Amino acid sequence: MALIAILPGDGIGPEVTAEARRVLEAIDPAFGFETEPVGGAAYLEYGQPLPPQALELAKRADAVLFGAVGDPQFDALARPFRPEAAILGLRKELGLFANLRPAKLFPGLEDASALKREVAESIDLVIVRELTGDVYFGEKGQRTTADGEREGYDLMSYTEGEVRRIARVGFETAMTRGRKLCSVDKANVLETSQLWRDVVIGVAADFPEVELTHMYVDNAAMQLVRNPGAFDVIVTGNLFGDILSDQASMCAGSIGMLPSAALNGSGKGMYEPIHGSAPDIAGEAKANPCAAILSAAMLLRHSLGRGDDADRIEAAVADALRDGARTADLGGSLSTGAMGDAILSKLG
Ligand SMILES: NC(=O)c1ccc[n+]([C@@H]2O[C@H](COP(=O)([O-])OP(=O)(O)OC[C@H]3O[C@@H](n4cnc5c(N)ncnc54)[C@H](O)[C@@H]3O)[C@@H](O)[C@H]2O)c1
Ligand SMILES: CC(C)[C@H](C(=O)O)[C@@H](O)C(=O)O
Ligand SMILES: [Mg+2]
Repeated sequence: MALIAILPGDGIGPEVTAEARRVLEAIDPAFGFETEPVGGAAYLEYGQPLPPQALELAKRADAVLFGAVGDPQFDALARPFRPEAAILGLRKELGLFANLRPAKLFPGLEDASALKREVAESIDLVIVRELTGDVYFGEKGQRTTADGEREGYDLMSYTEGEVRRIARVGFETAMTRGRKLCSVDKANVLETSQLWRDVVIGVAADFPEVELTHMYVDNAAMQLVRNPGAFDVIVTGNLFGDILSDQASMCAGSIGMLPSAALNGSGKGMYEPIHGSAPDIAGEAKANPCAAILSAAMLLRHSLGRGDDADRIEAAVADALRDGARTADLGGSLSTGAMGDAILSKLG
């Protein structure tokens, strides 16, 4: 039976992954689970954010459910010891280059969106974010210039191979949906983006049924709130995808609603809400567990070949929301656990 690694992390990570685990247990009591600390929790226990046993578990498991990492108390540590090094290390070590971040508005959440109802209703898109390259993983550091000023630097780069493989995921994702792909870059300024655009155009030849467009990232940020319904699939680099997905979440009602799948093409995947550890509400049972629960649905669909069960979970979330179940971020007062209960009661 499938082994699911649970890496709860920090802050609200353990709170929301607990609800996702309850849902997975309800789907199939035979699932096996193993848990390891990562992030700040692992730093406190083992002196490092991604201890070898956590990485080993992630490699051994059939799929990984990740919570969130990070806390201000660790922000002064050297970068390899910061909690965020856990998630970046897992993505790199597992080769999880393709990050799917679907954003859609569940019926009933129109008033939770930051957008007008008729604009919010239209959002149903997937951001395909490259996850193991870009400025995130380039040479970085701080140095002193000749005239004695401190200078920080992070090298942005993409190889054509890196762009080609994420572009293919973008086109393939578009083929399963509305067959429209918008590649988002900053080719008017960045050479990295010019190469990105050239390579995406080359890959398009293999997908003649997909309508390809290009958009600069600043315009994309504007169009996402002007008319999100115009997008079907967005393919973009690591940094732009990070920013645009948080923005898309507020069009869809809350950052607590958006799940994600990080994939490497082998079936192995790591599944996590797009949100962080939310230190401002951690420990108060206020976190919305929907993003984690919907991430568990993506886990079933993409790593365990159980698309029907994924559909059941997504339908249960939709039913609970339709009935008015709401955590505070959605304008309600349910606790994290009560929201989990509401979803579980709809699983049937
Ligand atoms: N995947 C990850 O592990 C991940 C992602 C993003 C940020 N982080 C880390 O998390 C820490 C906090 O970062 P931040 O404050 O910029 O982003 P955040 O996503 O943690 O929180 C932003 C805001 O959204 C709210 N929020 C987030 N998730 C929520 C949920 N499920 N339900 C209700 N409200 C929710 C928070 O309360 C906060 O007001 C930092 O250390 C950051 O590096 C981790
Ligand atoms: C925690 C951080 C490293 C991470 C990222 O920037 O990728 C997060 O913001 C995310 O969206 O998964
Ligand atoms: Mg982010």
